[in-house]
Amino acid sequence: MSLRPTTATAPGRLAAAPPELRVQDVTVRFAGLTALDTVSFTVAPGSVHALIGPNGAGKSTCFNVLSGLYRPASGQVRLGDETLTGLAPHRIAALGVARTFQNIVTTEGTVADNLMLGRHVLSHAGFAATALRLPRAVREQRAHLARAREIAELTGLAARFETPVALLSYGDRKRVELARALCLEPRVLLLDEPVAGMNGAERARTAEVIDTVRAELGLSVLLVEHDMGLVMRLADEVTVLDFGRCIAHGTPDEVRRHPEVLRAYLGTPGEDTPAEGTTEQGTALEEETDSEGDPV
Ligand SMILES: Nc1ncnc2c1ncn2[C@@H]1O[C@H](COP(=O)(O)OP(=O)(O)OP(=O)(O)O)[C@@H](O)[C@H]1O
Repeated sequence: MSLRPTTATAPGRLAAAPPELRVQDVTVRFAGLTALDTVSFTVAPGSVHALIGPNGAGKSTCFNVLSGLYRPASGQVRLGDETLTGLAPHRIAALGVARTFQNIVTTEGTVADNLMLGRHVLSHAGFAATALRLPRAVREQRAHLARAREIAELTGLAARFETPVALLSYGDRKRVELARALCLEPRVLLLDEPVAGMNGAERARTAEVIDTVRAELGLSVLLVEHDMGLVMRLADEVTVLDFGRCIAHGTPDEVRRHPEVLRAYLGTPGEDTPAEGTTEQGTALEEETDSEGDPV
């Protein structure tokens, strides 16, 4: 069964291949600090692209530009033929770019309530029609609820659909955020540290869910994550930022061996650094493993 949205299950957006997301020479300054310095990269349609870098490298700033919270001093963000720079966050969301945040921002209520919040952007029935329970509005609400349930299944939350979010485990609450973002039927999903604070089992489960979501829904994913195990497992391509500059692009294997990347993470020149990116004290570029030694 295809879980891609149809007009029946996802009023408001037709299934289509996601367009390319292009970040072109984006610069952001805060007072005297250049948080992003002519940053460019492209998220290929349907790919998982990771944006990594040490603390303060500019990853969240980049997400804030992409989702419309920050306006860059110069440069452009384009989604296919559309220019996103300068648009308000809700316009960017309506064009198909949804995001999650580092910190959980679920509201009170059940999983279903939270997911239905994500469907509001796609609602056509007005407030009055919904309040008066006009047949058209009721039909639309039913279709949205059915789609929210499908997305709960896809994200491993089906058994918790009617459960108050406050009663969920930390890992499940983080996945409610992901599911709510998916309820916007995005073409590009921006995930800001989706496994931060999770234990090994929760991280492995979330990695599986991201993999499934990408495959089933055919969307592009831009991932900011410090967990290199997750990045190495999921990403097709990686862009590395350091002090607001792009220092490397490539496959996960290419960037983990890149001398500039090793220097940024380890603070040592590439030549002196062991080829696998390891030191006696370990590195942020090592993959984390579960109790059986498998990458999570
Ligand atoms: N609103 C702001 N005002 C001033 N400086 C800011 C603001 N937001 C971020 N910065 C600065 O911009 C730089 C990039 O920060 P950013 O949060 O984007 O980095 P990051 O790579 O996401 O870091 P982390 O991995 O710690 O989340 C940092 O030096 C940060 O202190």
